[in-house]
Amino acid sequence: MYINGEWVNAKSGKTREIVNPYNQEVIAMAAEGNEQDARAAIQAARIAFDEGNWRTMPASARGELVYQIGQLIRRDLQELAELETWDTGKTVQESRDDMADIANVFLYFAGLADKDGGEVIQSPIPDSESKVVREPVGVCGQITPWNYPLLQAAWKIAPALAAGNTIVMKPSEITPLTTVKVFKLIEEAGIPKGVANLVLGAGASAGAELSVNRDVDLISFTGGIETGKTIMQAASHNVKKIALELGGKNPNIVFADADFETAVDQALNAVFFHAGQVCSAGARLLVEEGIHNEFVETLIERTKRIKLGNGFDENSQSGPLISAEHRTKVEQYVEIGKKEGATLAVGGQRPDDPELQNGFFYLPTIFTNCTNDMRIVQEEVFGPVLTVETFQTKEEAVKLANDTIYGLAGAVWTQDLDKAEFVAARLRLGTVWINDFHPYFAQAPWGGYKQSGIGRELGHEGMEEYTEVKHIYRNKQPEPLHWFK
Ligand SMILES: NC(=O)c1ccc[n+]([C@@H]2O[C@H](COP(=O)([O-])OP(=O)(O)OC[C@H]3O[C@@H](n4cnc5c(N)ncnc54)[C@H](O)[C@@H]3O)[C@@H](O)[C@H]2O)c1
Ligand SMILES: C[N+](C)(C)CC=O
Repeated sequence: MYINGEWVNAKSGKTREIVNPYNQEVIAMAAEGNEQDARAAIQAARIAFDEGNWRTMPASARGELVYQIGQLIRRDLQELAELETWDTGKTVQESRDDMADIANVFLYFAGLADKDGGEVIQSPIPDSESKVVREPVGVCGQITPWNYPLLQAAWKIAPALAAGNTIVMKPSEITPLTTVKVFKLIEEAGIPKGVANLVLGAGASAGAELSVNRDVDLISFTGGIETGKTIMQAASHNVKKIALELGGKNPNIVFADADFETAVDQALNAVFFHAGQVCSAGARLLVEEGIHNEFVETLIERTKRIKLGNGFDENSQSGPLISAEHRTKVEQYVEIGKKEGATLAVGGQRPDDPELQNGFFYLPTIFTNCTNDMRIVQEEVFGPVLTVETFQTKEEAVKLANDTIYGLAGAVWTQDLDKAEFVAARLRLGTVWINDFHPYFAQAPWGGYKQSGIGRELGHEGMEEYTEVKHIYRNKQPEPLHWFK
């Protein structure tokens, strides 16, 4: 762990085995921090914020340091990508793409650091002057999940630092490797001690301390909806600011006039990329009735050809699930789907390939004949499981798509742009893709409607999350009021 500019073990001396999900081999030992370690990190961040010069230094100088972190990530891109693949099982090409995105996120927020110089507003009071400025919030607790370990961390670290905050980051206890490495780069970049702190350990101890501790001013969390609710409650102790990036059950709407080959190809990618362990996975396919049979038949044929394997094998198209526990959860959902009466069209079991027996693999799975009242349609499986429903009109497509507690992302496929705009305007989602699925980039905000979250990451909105707004009013000719004579 990296606390107050020092690399330290857990105060308890405990460690945790980090396991490669491809073959269950132990690839590293990580410090296993708890509440005590989190408190030490919070104290360091508090002192650095209150007494250090990070928040008061010229914003351009802060931006330069954040820029330097991005450059160091580019320098060490291959090493970081390999670490991410060891830790998550995702293909190394995915990891390389993630690392390139991550470097861009640092460069983007570095560039924003000195762009908001505040705003002079027209005061209605004579002989006065009014301006509105943005200031850093203070000490920020940041908690991230295992599916995109460094990417989700970057979305929090870069804007928080660029805006002048101090941070305590806690990555998922099962995938800490790339975050540890980036804190080495943060040290190398010359970020002052106490400004960026890293605490490792379980959510219920180290993570819970960040959300409950009164010295933390803001908690930013990416993860599951139930954990999000717990954090929201804990944050109420000192009315912390909260930012929540939670799950999704994302609709992928295909109209009959869509380009067939592209829509099939991208429907596969939408749901099975990274074994479906993507918050914005297109796990609910809504197909216009007229093309349903042909679309689903083609999808099933293509699904059977997906090559599972070692993320380091360039022929692998998808890696394993993250853990035995998570695979059991996926298997339970498949059983639920069968009991609910959905038709299991392909997959629905572990692969029988002998080479994959030590990993947490699960075959890409498709359920047809689904209806919106099924749990398999409503709940986030977070694995390679697709449900298929049909619709007849654009109004029905919108109604089905919106009929969920989630509101993260989704797509519409059609060559009729009026129809696409009609649907996009009515989907209650933080991101709508037209004739595409999955793009996200530093310049555009990311976040969810409804129970998919609160607040936004990325874009200038992602920077604003880490600021307080202050109105400064100056009376240029102060004089007595004589109200109280
Ligand atoms: N909206 C997004 O952008 C986005 C991105 C990635 C993942 N996710 C979501 O993340 C989930 C999968 O990730 P996960 O299984 O790691 O989620 P999770 O909620 O189990 O854990 C996420 C993080 O929270 C910590 N945590 C657990 N209990 C805690 C507690 N009581 N207090 C504080 N911290 C606690 C964990 O240690 C981990 O670091 C999915 O639901 C997925 O949709 C959302
Ligand atoms: C936000 N995203 C899509 C990068 C990862 C979600 O799990």
